[in-house]
Amino acid sequence: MIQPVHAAEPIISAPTGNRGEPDHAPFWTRSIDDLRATLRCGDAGLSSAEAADRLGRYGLNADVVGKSASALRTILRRLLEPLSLILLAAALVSAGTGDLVGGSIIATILILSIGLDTVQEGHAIRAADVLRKSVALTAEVRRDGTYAQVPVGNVVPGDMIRVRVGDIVPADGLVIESDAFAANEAALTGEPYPVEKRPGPVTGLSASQASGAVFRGAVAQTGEAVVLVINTGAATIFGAAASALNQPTETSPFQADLRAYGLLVMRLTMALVLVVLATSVFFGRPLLQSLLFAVALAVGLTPELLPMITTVTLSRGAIRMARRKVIVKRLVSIHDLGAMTVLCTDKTGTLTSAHITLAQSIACSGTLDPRPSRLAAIAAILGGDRGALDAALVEGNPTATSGWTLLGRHAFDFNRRLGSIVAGGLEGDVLIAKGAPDAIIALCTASRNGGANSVMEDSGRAAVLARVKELAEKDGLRAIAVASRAWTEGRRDPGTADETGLVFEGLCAFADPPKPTAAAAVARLAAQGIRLKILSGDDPIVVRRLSGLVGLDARRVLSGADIEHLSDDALAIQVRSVHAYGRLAPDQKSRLVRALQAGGAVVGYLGDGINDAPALKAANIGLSVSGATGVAQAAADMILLDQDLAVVADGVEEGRRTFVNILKYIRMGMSSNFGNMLSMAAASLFLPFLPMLPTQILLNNLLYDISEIGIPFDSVRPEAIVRPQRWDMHALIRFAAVMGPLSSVFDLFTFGGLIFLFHASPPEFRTAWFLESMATQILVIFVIRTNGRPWADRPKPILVATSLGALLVAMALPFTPAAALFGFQTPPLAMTGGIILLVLFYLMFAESLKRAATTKILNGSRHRRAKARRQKGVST
Ligand SMILES: Nc1ncnc2c1ncn2[C@@H]1O[C@H](COP(=O)(O)OP(=O)(O)OP(=O)(O)O)[C@@H](O)[C@H]1O
Ligand SMILES: [Mg+2]
Repeated sequence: MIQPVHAAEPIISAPTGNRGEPDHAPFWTRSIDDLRATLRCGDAGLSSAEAADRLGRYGLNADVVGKSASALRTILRRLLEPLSLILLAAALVSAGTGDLVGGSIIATILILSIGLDTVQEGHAIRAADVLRKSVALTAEVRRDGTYAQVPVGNVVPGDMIRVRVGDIVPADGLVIESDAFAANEAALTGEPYPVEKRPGPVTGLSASQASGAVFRGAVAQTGEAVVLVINTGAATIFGAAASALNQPTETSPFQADLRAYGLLVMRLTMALVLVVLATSVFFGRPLLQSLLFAVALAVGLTPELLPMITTVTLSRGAIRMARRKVIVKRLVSIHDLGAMTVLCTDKTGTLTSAHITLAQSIACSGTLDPRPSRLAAIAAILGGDRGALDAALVEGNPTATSGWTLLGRHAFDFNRRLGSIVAGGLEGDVLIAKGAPDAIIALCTASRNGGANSVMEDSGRAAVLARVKELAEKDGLRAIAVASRAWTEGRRDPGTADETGLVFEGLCAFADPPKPTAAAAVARLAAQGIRLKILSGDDPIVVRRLSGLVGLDARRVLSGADIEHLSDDALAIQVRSVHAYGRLAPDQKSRLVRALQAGGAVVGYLGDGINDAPALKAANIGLSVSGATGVAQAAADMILLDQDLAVVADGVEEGRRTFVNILKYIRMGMSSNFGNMLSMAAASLFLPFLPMLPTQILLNNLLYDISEIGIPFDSVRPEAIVRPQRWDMHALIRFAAVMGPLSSVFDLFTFGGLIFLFHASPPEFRTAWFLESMATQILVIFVIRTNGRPWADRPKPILVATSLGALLVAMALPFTPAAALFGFQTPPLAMTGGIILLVLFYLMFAESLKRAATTKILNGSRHRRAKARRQKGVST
């Protein structure tokens, strides 16, 4: 048994461990046998029982997450947020000055907002977390003698793992076997090029010299390796910090927008409070009372439920999206999905069914001949390629490799668009290369004609490419080319320099028909206001044909070579009107994404390959599929359980729905609530008495908060989600500029009526205004929540319950014995009647004005801003 080691302590020392143990050299300087002995593991990997035991001892192979914060700690953390601190201070000031009722109301608000956050968020986030875990990456681990897929978190020291192209290395370990294996450690060392890794001890102490070791978070770029796991989790060298396994943590535009909104409100609040205070001092009013009044106003203006509303809405969105087979890894990306205006997608598996079949094997002469596909299958099987084309080759030639053995290989990569192997067999030692026809043909100097070879001229090359074109256009088949040459070099491992002087063998043509559902899904996305673009590595001719079949405008198809010499500005113009791209290298995919973003688009990218990872990172919303390569899944914000565009369309609807509900809360805050507080401040300047007591303002605010708790659960009209939803601060302010004053106008009517008509005493005045303000603030949700007619668009019962419940309490209070506690005085019947009338008029006006205010939000402002941008010639 190994001595129990604390999980955070490297099991085998690395120099970064800094634990001052001179006898412990970094693991990569030690021999395999030595490490095997230390870790007590044999050639066959660990047994399941032993692995489970080690998992208990060393902990999960994951980043150190602060122990799942205890409820108490969560509450404490929330209490220390600025918003809570303001409330806390206000409560203390109130209580300290003898206003116990006010103090306890503030305390209740505080408890409510923190309690709601903790309970609701905790619940929703946990549910969303469970979903996220369901798409956790797996590693290929040897347990009980055979390789099996095991969640990355369960990898333990002593495990033997296999790492292949596109995988993210799950732990630090020593390379035992390697096959053209190169890892990209850019995320860890900053070294941008893949580094070759092969077994053998090294003397260098620095990790960058460790050619015999792989590190957690690196990406397998080519080939394959078997690795003995030495350290896991926090004990790995680069630990949590630089791991590509990490969730992306940058703030999304949406979060930035929310923050900007918070800041705006805070500034307004500060200004208002200062003005009220200054005027009070100027008029020589009692300072303490003025201070409390100002504090109450500040509390009233604070959108204290915003964090709860957004998290709960987003988490609920994530849960609903899971029902539609979209797993959300990063919650805020839900909003970005709703805002998406352009979706870029890879071709295979999304628009076409992932199951590709070998249709034809064609010799150089143009006749059908099994040889090219047999050679390609040998290269695929011995080369260990795992692509969809390879699977089709193997399926068509199951026994191709009999009599052949692998000598070496130069793995496929998406920049060369070809790969080769050296194999020994019936024809002696041969190099076999397969790849994109244009890439292969450029390397061929001869072609096979029956048994003999003839020289390949440019005309011969053109003929081959013409055949590829014909296959694509006439039969809808995509082709790869196969070439070979005798291998006379004494070495075993071929490199790029060896891939020359090849003999062209022929073409393999594959059927990759569009999915039956693709055209409908493309049409649905278009109806949702989302432009679709195909970004493929495949032949532009194939891309064009497919685009036509799924109903995408493909009059122009640009290739990687076309966009290569375009400047960024020129490209940004091209991407507006060109929707299909072929022969793109991985970096060109991400360049196109950035060009679209430069034109103001919110870009989603859907892809599954290692060649899609840069674009997935660059996009605003990265979408991948379950079963995609590790890097693609790690770079994505969401994982689709079904690789189908229809699932994306579903997700988009959910994203928009989520945003609409958040917008409801914000619109409420910016119009009715804000209008009320504003008239309150104004009234305090002109009235000889306080228009409402601080306690009453706080009570008003508390009940208002309660009325809005149902918002995240509310339904959304289908019409509200037909267009991309984007945060538009200017439009929001314009909405507030219409709706806020409207509410203030009615407040003025209330003032006038109360003072000149009813000659109300101060307590009567406050009571009546409390009633008016509560009723208008709460009921207007039924107007604002929809752009349609309130009666035609029913709210969810839970929203009706919270809002009408809060309203009922507010209305009943002044008529109960508790009235005195809050300084209320039961208003006379006529006054109550007047208030009811005013409220009804207010709601009618709000209903008739909201369209003007909201249409601007949806159309006017964006067009105007877009126009302004065009005129200024700037791009955002
Ligand atoms: N396993 C392979 N063997 C040989 N050639 C390949 C292989 N995989 C890809 N290629 C060549 O490289 C090109 C680009 O690869 P691929 O089509 O998979 O890119 P992609 O951008 O992922 O395309 P798609 O949009 O179809 O998913 C292919 O068209 C083909 O010519
Ligand atoms: Mg692909």
